[in-house]
Amino acid sequence: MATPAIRAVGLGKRYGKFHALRDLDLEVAPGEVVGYLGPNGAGKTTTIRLLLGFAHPTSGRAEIFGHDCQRRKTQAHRHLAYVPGEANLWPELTGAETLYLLGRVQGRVDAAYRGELVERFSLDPSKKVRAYSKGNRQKVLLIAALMSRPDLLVLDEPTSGLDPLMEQAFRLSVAEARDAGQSVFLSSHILSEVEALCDRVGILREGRLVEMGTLRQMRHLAELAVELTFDRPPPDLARVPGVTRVVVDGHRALLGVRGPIQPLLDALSGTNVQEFLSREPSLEELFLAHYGPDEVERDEGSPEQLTRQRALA
Ligand SMILES: Nc1ncnc2c1ncn2[C@@H]1O[C@H](COP(=O)(O)OP(=O)(O)OP(=O)(O)O)[C@@H](O)[C@H]1O
Repeated sequence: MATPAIRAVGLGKRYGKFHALRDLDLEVAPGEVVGYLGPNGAGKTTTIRLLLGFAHPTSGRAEIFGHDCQRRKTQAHRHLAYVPGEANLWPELTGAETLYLLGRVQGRVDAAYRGELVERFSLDPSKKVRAYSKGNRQKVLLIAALMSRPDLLVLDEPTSGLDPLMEQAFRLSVAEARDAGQSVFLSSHILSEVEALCDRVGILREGRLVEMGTLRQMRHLAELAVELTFDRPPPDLARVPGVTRVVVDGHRALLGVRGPIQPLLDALSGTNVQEFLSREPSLEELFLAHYGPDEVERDEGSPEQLTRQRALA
């Protein structure tokens, strides 16, 4: 088996008595894009700081492409590029000078790709960093990381300052990295971004990884939304196994269904269903299944995944 891009075994970090991260087991394969989700304070940045060797674990260990993140930090760093959520750059340098300098630090630059990225992210490299907005500073760091074409991109909420157009540029760049066989570890608050980009998703809660898997594997955690339209007032479906809630609105019934849908289909046979709409839970709904709505930053861009199935009867 190929050496994992990231491997954490029982990784933990305590600050005094406070557990910022507990017992994390995690593997990211070469070429895999993994999303890392959690509300503020869940331990995402702590995990990334441990992976980068910027903090010492109080338990367990982590490796980047087989190199221990603490003892073989230099070797580990040869494989990765990191983008923090906050871009602290040299204010007196221009964007171009900054990219040059960061390229020297990384030790490798795909110059043609750098030019393409500068265009794609609409960055004016002649301006001084101090004149850049937060979003533009963030772009400089993203371009610097991407242009080095690392084996592993570690991105800590990298799109926090970007507008929707630049978010598209970012998604394209991550897809390109994946197609080139690079791994991506992406911590994010933006659920639609993670949903669109990631092969697997980890959900962190109070320092513990509470879910890890593909979205398909995680869909079972939240209920299916079903909307039925009848040619008369709906029958009573509240007692059908798996149905968690029913709201009736005229000839329509809105249902939540958990587990197999067959009992509902059985209950509907013989009724005159005009329309049957079902929607798989989005990542946002999965996330809400783990947290209260107050803990989740709203993500208006979350795509609706409606499947329309015409009259069953
Ligand atoms: N140096 C430190 N000393 C004490 N506590 C810390 C330290 N660094 C982080 N913590 C605590 O550890 C917890 C996890 O923090 P972390 O920054 O990893 O969260 P996060 O998931 O990245 O949150 P955010 O989305 O807000 O960036 C928080 O409660 C934080 O206050």
